[in-house]
Amino acid sequence: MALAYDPLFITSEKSAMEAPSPPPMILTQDELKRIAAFKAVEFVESGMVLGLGTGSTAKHAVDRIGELLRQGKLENIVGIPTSKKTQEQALSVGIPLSDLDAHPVIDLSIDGADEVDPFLNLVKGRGGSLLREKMIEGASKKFVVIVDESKMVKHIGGSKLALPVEIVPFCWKFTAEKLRKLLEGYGCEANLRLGEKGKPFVTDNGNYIVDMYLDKDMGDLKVVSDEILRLPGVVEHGMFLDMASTVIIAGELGVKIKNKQAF
Ligand SMILES: O=C(CO)[C@H](O)[C@H](O)COP(=O)(O)O
Repeated sequence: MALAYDPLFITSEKSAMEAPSPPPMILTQDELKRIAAFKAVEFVESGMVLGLGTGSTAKHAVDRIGELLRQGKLENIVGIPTSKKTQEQALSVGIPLSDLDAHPVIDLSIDGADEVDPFLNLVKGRGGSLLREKMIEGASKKFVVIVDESKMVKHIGGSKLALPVEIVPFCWKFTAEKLRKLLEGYGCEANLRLGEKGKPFVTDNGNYIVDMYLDKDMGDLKVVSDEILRLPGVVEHGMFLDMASTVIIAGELGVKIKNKQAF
């Protein structure tokens, strides 16, 4: 749907120009996601190797990159998709693809997130693609995160929404119980994620996901991250600490851009 609202409008620039206020307009969450995605694609330059994220926000960025390629406004882009779903979408919009073996250093990755804290730490993986996302985004010189304002939180992981952990299917109950015990001090429940017909959800890497529901913030995230990763059976978790270079946040009042600083 066409937006009457300028998707590339930044709040602070607006006041400097003293532009007349647009009439109040309620944007849907999907429109806000699209606004953030379009803004992020402004960082893309011809010749770049791009990490292509997964999810309903990243999908808008992939569509936009495909559109700019078709219009000849971008050239020589190579995309590295973070999931099979994004791979299919990117091919369908004409983005040439490759992988991390061929391109171990990526110029720019653009992806959504489930939660973002004031230090730009993220929770990702409620869409199930956290492992490939972490590999690809961790290999990126710049990682731009795109969210609508509902994703901004004070503390990641303590919001009663899930912190996803990818585990091997072998004796998954054993690993899920170890995770629950490890995090029980934070009011933790550990639930195996289910997919179609009540069967376990299987990631692109053939693994399962345990969703950890916490009701307290985890304090030192680095310590908890290391403890989770040390458990045998755990492949990766959805905390992306100190990885985002920039977060683009679309809200009713415009777009905010937060850059990583030395905190
Ligand atoms: O981490 C992810 C997938 O693994 C997504 O980026 C995250 O879940 C946000 O999704 P959406 O843009 O649909 O809100």
